[in-house]
Amino acid sequence: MTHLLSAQDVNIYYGDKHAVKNVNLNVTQGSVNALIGPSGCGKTTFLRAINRMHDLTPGARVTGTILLDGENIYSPGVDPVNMRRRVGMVFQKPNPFPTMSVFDNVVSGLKLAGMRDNKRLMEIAERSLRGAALWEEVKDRLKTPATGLSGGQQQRLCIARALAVEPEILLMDEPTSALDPASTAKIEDLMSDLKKVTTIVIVTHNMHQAARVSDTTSFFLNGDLVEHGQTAQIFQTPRDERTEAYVTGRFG
Ligand SMILES: Nc1ncnc2c1ncn2[C@@H]1O[C@H](COP(=O)(O)OP(=O)(O)OP(=O)(O)O)[C@@H](O)[C@H]1O
Repeated sequence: MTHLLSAQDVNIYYGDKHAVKNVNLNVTQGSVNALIGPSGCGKTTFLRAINRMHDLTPGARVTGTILLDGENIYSPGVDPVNMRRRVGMVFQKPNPFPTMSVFDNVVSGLKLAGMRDNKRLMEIAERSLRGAALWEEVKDRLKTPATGLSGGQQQRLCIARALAVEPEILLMDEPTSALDPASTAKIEDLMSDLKKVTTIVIVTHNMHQAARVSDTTSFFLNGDLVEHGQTAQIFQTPRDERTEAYVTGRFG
């Protein structure tokens, strides 16, 4: 089994606050992995360490090792900008570039990397929009502003934008929490197709969502990774009583 991502003894601090405590976690290539746990337990903090976003947070410090395809992304020799190209990110609120068209949003990363071949850009835009289950809805309005799309469409556009650069891993931080149930269902339906082309780590507050979309689940509490396992095992036969209390809705 190939571990695309391997976190080893990862600790994350904001000043004196120890937000993530000695986490060890392996993620298999082509899987969906849910991070669950009550508010403030460190899910987002851990997720953001996977693309070195804490480099940009004053006072934040990460120790330990995060191997992406065998390479420690925290090695001194690693350029964080190059490394982030391998890691896609989708945030809680859709954040398309507001001044750009639908098409330009999707290909923005490729253009930034210097790709100028319009035929190739169009092929990738179509493939990415199809991958994000948005193509049929926008194929006749590719040149219109992205801000004209609904919230759910904008979020799928952000997924398409992330897919366009073929990330090795896609990080999703509560990607459906700002969306209505129909848009949420569309994104959940997408997950099994997305994992054919990338590997997903998703933070979710919604335990039904975690149970529906993920292969493995990690339960965090107060910065500790309490339990990690196959999603069915975590929800049906949790080993730790704190996991059981959380997944049965006794707290959180
Ligand atoms: N920039 C920051 N500076 C200081 N403390 C922070 C910062 N960001 C997060 N924290 C603290 O770190 C802890 C973990 O926060 P984090 O956002 O990772 O939790 P979470 O599990 O994702 O929560 P939620 O589900 O509410 O998003 C919390 O106690 C939080 O207050």
